[in-house]
Amino acid sequence: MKVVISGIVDLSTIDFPKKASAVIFLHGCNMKCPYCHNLKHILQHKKEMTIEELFKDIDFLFADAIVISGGEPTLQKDAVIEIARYAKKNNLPVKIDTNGTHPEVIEELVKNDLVDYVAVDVKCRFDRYREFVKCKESGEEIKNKILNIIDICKSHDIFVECRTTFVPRVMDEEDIKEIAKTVKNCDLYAIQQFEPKDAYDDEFKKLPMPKENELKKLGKIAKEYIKNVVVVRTVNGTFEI
Ligand SMILES: C[S@@+](CC[C@H](N)C(=O)[O-])C[C@H]1O[C@@H](n2cnc3c(N)ncnc32)[C@H](O)[C@@H]1O
Ligand code: SF4
Repeated sequence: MKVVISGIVDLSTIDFPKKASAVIFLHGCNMKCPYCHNLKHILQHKKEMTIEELFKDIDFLFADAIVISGGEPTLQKDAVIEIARYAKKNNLPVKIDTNGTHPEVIEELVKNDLVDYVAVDVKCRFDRYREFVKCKESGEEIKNKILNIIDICKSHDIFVECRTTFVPRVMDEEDIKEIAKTVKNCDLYAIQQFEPKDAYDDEFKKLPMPKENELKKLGKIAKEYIKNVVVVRTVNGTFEI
């Protein structure tokens, strides 16, 4: 079994909450989020290897968990499942980051006990989705896929986070309200601070980073709808609302 990757980070303290993790960035994506700080790198770097070679390449001196990210990892279904299986055999907890377009991959991971933490991005209000991230699905289809992922995780007691990277001037509190109403049953909803420096679309590099207070205000709006925890993630840390 081969996997196509764009990179590995041996140690991250921010990608898997409360764990030191190694992050694997799988190559390729089916969206073009204009704010994405990974996409340019992902599209430019491509390395094919076996799962054994991949794990040999990771330095596990400090990490005790795995994050499968990208790019969009669910585009490489068999490879994702094999990575998760390999990690689990080695007693490493597994988190997957996804844009929500492939609930069947999440279902396979969840049903086979191969994942501990699922993080699903909800990019913007649903009527703007296709135009904003250039995906093939309609906003309604994306919404149903995300709801499906939440249901699958909840019914198997797997932690499911939904999250939105908030881009000022492009999004507003109506986006957050609609998203929060939709994903109200997730275990945690995170509003993430947009970092403009490496945005895929050059126009987005000119946008400001949202202020911590602005994000906390949005967090309070989200909290009116979300049943569980709401956090705001900034360069200064994570704040529970
Ligand atoms: C690069 S994506 C990869 C996983 C998956 N494709 C997705 O969209 O969730 C991982 C996380 O990085 C976030 N992200 C991307 N660009 C960002 C930026 N410029 N500033 C802050 N977070 C960003 C995404 O919103 C997502 O939560
Ligand atoms: S944020 Fe995720 S879905 Fe969007 S372009 Fe980047 S890797 Fe793809």
